[in-house]
Amino acid sequence: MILRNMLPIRNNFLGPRSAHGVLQTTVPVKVVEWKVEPHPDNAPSVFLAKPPHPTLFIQFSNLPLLHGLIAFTPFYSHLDLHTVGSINYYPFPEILCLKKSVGSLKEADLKGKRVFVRVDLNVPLDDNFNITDDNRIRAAVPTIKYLIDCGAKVILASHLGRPKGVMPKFSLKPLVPRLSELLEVEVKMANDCIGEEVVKLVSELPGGGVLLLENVRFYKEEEKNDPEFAKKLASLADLYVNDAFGTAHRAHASTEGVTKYLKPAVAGFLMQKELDYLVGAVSNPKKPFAAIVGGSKVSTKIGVIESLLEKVDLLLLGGGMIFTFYKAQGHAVGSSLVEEDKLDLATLLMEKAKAKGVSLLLPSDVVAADKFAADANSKVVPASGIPDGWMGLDIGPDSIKSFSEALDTTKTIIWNGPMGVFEFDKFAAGTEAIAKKLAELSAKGVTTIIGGGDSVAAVEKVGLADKMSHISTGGGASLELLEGKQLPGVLALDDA
Ligand SMILES: Nc1ncnc2c1ncn2[C@@H]1O[C@H](COP(=O)(O)OP(=O)(O)O)[C@@H](O)[C@H]1O
Ligand SMILES: O=C(OP(=O)(O)O)[C@H](O)COP(=O)(O)O
Repeated sequence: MILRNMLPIRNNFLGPRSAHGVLQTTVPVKVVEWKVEPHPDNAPSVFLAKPPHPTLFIQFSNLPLLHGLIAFTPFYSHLDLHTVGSINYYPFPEILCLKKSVGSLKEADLKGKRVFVRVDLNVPLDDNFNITDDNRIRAAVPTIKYLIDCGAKVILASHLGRPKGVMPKFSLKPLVPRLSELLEVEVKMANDCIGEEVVKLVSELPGGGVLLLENVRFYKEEEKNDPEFAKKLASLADLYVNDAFGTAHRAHASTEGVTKYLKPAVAGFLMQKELDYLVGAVSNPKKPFAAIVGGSKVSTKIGVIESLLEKVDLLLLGGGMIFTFYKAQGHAVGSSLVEEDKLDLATLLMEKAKAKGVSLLLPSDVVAADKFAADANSKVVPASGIPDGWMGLDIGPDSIKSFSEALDTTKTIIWNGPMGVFEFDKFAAGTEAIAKKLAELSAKGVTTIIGGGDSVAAVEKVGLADKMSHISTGGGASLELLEGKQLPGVLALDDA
């Protein structure tokens, strides 16, 4: 029996932005035949399919109306027709998932080969260098284990934090014991990520051995995507795997530059898993669709808000993000975190939200502190009037209530960035309340996606991670995907 499903393509798959489009299935399928007829009133279409690739790829050209049928069959034999989900349209010019996967490399391709694996081991550490959330390390394990089992020599590269030059507190050394434990092999550590000593350590690596390089961001050339630095990294290995989804939105030497000098350059299993889930969930979300944005990376995330306003029905802002908005409205923000050069942008975003009919909710009250410390004195104050010398470190009880009520109306929620400095118990209530709310809504069938190192750590801390629909290892990366942006770390990989 041929497992086959006929999908009628209707007009409404295309939406208003149909100049170019891509159809993507929520699970891998193989196209067995396709027939698409342009509406007679419209310009001819261009369509391209790439069977037997898991993703159906049809490009539309200037074609707002389309009628036709696509026949497809599950790509993996263990999937039955029942698991073939809906087909989504999303207006990305290119498909992110059409990339070669590490799974396509077999033992014969990998045995004895030096594989440069970019992972995102940017995990939170406490003052004593204990890992406070190992989610990103655990997420990196399947790809590394696969390479070990295939007899490859595994060279792991990552960044940690945002060091300025060599700063011991950003060393990756404290991660070695946990990594070794999870991989069940003794992971060797290099003191550098390039240079003679590293070359020697790589040459001593046996098949199935693992070497962790020191923080690639100890070199400013990493973030500058310096070609000479990328060449030096690439010279350590024979092939490249990028499994660092959390850093895929950065065009850095170890995520993008190296792909010019190392072939094949393929996606790891985590990268694949994240893209498979997120592209499907955020490209065609169940509505109403809400985004919650907080945290401290204000300058990175404030830019994302503009694009989010095109996609979401509701936008909740918390964390360090909000004070730039309050200051822009002329309110007193005390010594709270503010990005002075983003004040105009904040004003523009509030106007844009209004014009688009998107509910942009800012907290009405905050928990203010007299210093940035766990033992600070604290009090709840209106968000629009923070006394001099005080700083807002969490959202207040009224805000928790109004945010919770607003979220009750939604069907899809993406959350990036904690509501407050949750690392200090006194300022963790807002983040914890939102985590609990999302867990409650997940149980009622709402799709809940949590992205970002610290956001995931916060959800893990309250023991609710397994209640969410998807825990993503990338905050900024998942937001950029949601914006419809291409991720440079993915784009640079070999096409399947
Ligand atoms: N009001 C605030 N002022 C300063 N820092 C904050 C505030 N609220 C949250 N933070 C901090 O933001 C950090 C996380 O931000 P970010 O890196 O943007 O999130 P993620 O890692 O989830 O993407 C946390 O360490 C938290 O303490
Ligand atoms: O923690 C990360 O991003 P995230 O906080 O947006 O999830 C990634 O490791 C990327 O780090 P970067 O934002 O310093 O480039």
